[in-house]
Amino acid sequence: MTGPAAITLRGVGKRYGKNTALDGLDLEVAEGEFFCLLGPSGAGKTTTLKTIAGLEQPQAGTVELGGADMAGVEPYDRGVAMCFESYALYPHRTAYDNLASPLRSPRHRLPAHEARERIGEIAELLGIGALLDRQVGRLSNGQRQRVALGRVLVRPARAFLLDEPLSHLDAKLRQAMRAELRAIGAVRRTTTLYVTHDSVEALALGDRIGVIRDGRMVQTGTREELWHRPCDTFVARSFGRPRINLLPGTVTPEGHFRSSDGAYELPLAVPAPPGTAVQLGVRPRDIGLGAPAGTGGGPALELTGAVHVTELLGRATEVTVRIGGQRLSLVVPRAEAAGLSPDRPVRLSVAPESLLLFEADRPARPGRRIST
Ligand SMILES: Nc1ncnc2c1ncn2[C@@H]1O[C@H](COP(=O)(O)OP(=O)(O)OP(=O)(O)O)[C@@H](O)[C@H]1O
Repeated sequence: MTGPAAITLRGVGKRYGKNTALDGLDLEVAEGEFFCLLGPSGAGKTTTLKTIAGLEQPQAGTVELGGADMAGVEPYDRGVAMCFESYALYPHRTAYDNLASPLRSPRHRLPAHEARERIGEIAELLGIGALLDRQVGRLSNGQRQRVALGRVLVRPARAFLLDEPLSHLDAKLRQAMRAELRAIGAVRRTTTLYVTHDSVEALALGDRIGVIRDGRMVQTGTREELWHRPCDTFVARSFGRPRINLLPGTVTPEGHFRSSDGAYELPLAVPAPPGTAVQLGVRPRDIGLGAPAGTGGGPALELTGAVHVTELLGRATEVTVRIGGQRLSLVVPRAEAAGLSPDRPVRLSVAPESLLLFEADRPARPGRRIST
């Protein structure tokens, strides 16, 4: 039998004056899980962490830690460790002192040699082992951010709440740190709720990911679930660069997909009544250039269009193709795109199983997925 979830939020509502930060948020993080909360700026990510930590009181709903209701429980007694984006460090003390300070509190006091060992492991993995004798005020922003993160991770906690802890690092270091972070023993053993607006980071780190928008949880799942079965176009657009193509169209009397400008029709079985406004979702890397390559699945669908522009993306090339009045983006190996110039006619192929169908977007509601 499994025990209670480490973190459970049910219907949590939090308003600041007229501003709604959380609007009936539900969230469940299992014991030991590394859960990434992904959402755009203002979605309510930081408010979620603060509410769990007890730094904000929700006006509605419940917060449970390990199955116990946290209403009225002081932050200090909740046993969670939170890393803020604005890190409060002691600038005149050394990095080591800053890392050691949480271990001096009566609750977390450790014998000196154990404290040294714990700090050593974490500092090494965060790449700040050589900076321990330096004054924090003299470190770069990125180095300081890693000290702040280390300070959270050194003390034993029932859960770590991390708010964009790698945001001040340059791209290369951020990528390296992602791999290291999950290797830290304390992180492996401790439930971690990690906030980010970077979908690449969420995909790389999360055992599961929750996508939050306007203070509500839109979808939670593994990276595969969110990638292959996004519940709506908002989630579909949240993952993958270049973004998923969403081609507007309608359902024909035969139940097929016809582009909104009538330029092409695809013989798909669209699970919606004729005349319904829909969107066809296809990721740029799922589209091939030229005739179908004859891969396992069903027969590939073909489209013809004209090259609009090409753009180099390292070893691959993004090709934007015009089909009637629509634009479609695909990513192909650089060699395949050599010699493609604007206006050149091209054939495209796509495997039907990689297509997603959504309802049309409405002003305040992204279209829901209708394909299974
Ligand atoms: N103390 C506050 N007073 C007033 N409004 C607030 C306060 N804190 C947050 N908000 C508002 O609540 C909403 C959610 O904010 P929150 O900081 O949780 O979002 P976020 O997803 O963490 O965004 P970001 O990535 O920009 O930090 C925003 O509209 C924000 O302006």
